[in-house]
Amino acid sequence: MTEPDDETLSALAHTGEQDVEVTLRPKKLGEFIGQPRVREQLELVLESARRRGVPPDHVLLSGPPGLGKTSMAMIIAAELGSALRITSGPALERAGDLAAMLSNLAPGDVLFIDEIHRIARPAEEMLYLAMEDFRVDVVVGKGPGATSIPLEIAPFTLVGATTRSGALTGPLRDRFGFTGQMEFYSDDELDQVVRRAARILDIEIDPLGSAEIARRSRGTPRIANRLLRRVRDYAEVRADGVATKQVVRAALEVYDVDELGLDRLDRAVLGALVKSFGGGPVGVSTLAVAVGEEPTTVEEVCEPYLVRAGMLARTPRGRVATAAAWEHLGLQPPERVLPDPGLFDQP
Ligand SMILES: Nc1ncnc2c1ncn2[C@@H]1O[C@H](COP(=O)(O)OP(=O)(O)OP(=O)(O)O)[C@@H](O)[C@H]1O
Repeated sequence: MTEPDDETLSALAHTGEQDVEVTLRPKKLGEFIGQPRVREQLELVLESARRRGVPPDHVLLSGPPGLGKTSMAMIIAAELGSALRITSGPALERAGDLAAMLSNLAPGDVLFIDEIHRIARPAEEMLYLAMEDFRVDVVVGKGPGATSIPLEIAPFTLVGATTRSGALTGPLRDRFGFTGQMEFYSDDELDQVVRRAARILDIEIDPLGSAEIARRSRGTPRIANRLLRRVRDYAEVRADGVATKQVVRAALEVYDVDELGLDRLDRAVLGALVKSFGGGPVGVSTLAVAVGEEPTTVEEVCEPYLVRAGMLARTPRGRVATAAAWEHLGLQPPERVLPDPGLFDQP
């Protein structure tokens, strides 16, 4: 398979906003910026399997949204020269849905299950046997007359992605031969992500401009790419088309992204925690109600970065704002406030 060059990608990028996400995905391990540990570990898993002529062990990718889990699954299939079949945990409500998917796999295919922690129990149990023995037991009929028919399936590699590896059951987690823990990106890595995307999308950006976007992207490439597109809009409409540092700052002010990269929801969560609950501790469900969001959104989208930025701590008694959170909101922290959130972080 020949890879499109930057020029072809650039032409494709003009088709529409949604397609841009696809266009910007790195296509090979060598193109994947950041995550050096996961890349090195995966390289070994894939190369060793290639040499032995067998499908690699099942892979679990875990980490907050937008860090490149889907991109990595696509790269795994591309590096193996295999077809990629994509589904998600919530789509596998019944075991039959999964059986249909598994029985259509060709030898060596890669099956990607996004949000694998949300898979329904019967489908999960079917997956155990499929992962271990490349076999499924299809139950025909009901009640005492029900029989189970074993069905061979082609050897395949499962790539599961999850934002909550802790929510996976032990038996499912144990069946993955390799777990890649995706970490937040450094500013320097995000700067490379922004410059690569600007090249593909034909956006003129200067080095201080890309560094400013990187710094405000909450450690997340998807956010970096999204901010770059909004800066592009601003640069084209209100400036001379070039994304300088001043243009980036002005654009991100319009889009409510603050100095640290926190958006409206992040600030709403911190605001509620500090102003309505005196800095906590407060349960995540109560906090979510206060900001009008789903608890999973607060827990999986906002909190990981707020914890990493040292503003929020997850303690056994609930969420607590740190002194940095009070200060970020321009408020005086009370005397008794957590000094080092890292010491208290608990899932
Ligand atoms: N290492 C990287 N280098 C360059 N761009 C990246 C990288 N990782 C992710 N991206 C960009 O970020 C976007 C989001 O990546 P992706 O969809 O793979 O994340 P994800 O972790 O699977 O998120 P989710 O779990 O929310 O689907 C992609 O469109 C891609 O352009």
